[in-house]
Amino acid sequence: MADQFAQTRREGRPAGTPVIRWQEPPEGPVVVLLDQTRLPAEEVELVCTDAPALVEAIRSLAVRGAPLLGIAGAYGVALAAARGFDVEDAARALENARPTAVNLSVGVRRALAAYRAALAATGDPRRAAPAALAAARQLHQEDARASARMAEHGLALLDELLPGGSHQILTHCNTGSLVSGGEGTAFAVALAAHRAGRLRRLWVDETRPLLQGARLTAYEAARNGMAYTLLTDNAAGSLFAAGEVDAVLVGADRIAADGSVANKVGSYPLAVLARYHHVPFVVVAPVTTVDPDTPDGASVEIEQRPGHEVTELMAPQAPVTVAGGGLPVAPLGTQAYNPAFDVTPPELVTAIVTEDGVVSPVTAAGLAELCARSRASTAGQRP
Ligand SMILES: CSC[C@@H](O)[C@@H](O)C(=O)COP(=O)(O)O
Repeated sequence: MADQFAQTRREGRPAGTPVIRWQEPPEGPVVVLLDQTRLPAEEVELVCTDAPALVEAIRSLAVRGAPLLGIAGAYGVALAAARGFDVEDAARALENARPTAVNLSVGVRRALAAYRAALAATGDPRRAAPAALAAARQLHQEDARASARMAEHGLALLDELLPGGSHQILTHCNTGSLVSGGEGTAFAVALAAHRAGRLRRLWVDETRPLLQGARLTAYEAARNGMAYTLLTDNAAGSLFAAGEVDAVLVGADRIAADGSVANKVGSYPLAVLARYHHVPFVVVAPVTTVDPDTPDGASVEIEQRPGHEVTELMAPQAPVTVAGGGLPVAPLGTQAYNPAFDVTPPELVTAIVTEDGVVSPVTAAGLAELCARSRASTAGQRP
């Protein structure tokens, strides 16, 4: 399926270019996205001309991270509509591209609902297509605003939890501007702390096996002039033991109604370490990541990724090519356990920071109240 999308190479992508955008060249509308699988080595953009191309980009993690998956899903529906494809089919395929991040289905459903409503009103698919695009654009803008608000609330919370001075913050996976219309979720809070002179060091977990921390968070930290240090995931324990971690900040792919947090695999062990060492473990996510229809952590579907992501090192120029095209680091035929996410129970989460406020302690009632408040404040703001 990979050959269904054209790739455009761009040297020195200018700062500020959105990681995902809609373009309308004479050949027809396209969704252009930064290929995150190639970072930090090169900045290559993918030009998607149909929804299957976006589905493939989502599966391959060219586009990834919960908020961005929602935005990509919405643009995918808009693309199918604008190009006259079967919008319902496209929406189904996009929604099922990855199972864990609830934002993907939120984004797809927002654009689809707008399209359906316009179709019902006009009876004409061509005239309904702009409604899907408007919904995608609105979601994109809302995410940028949410990101700024999360950074504000998160920084205020850090001030409460860690009064005075500057601090060492540990983060996992990638949660910055690469996953957002704005500056991200957990990373946006760390960035706000950096700008306020409150960040002594960002500890960046490499995030095995696909190295979102090493490849992407380190890239973002360097670009923002932050003091950061990369560590292997299994070095985190000794770092806590040495008293070198003041707080942990992570994002989320789905927050169940009881406050259980599904996030990049390796988050749960950090929460256990944080509790043992009396360090706050803070989750930063937009309200759209809270899924009232998922009652608890056990109900979250955890994506299982192919074993070759563990048995091989990802290296595009690797001399030995095997199943995944990487450098083998295990005997051929080795079975691998490769869940993309794990679940942290609410009792290990110090606080959940959203654009509409902070829930702490994390309880089902507290989350439900925040979601209700959030719904009330956005009611009437959307077309
Ligand atoms: C704001 S991003 C929050 C999560 O989506 C992020 O921490 C994460 O786990 C991303 O996983 P990925 O598999 O790279 O899509």
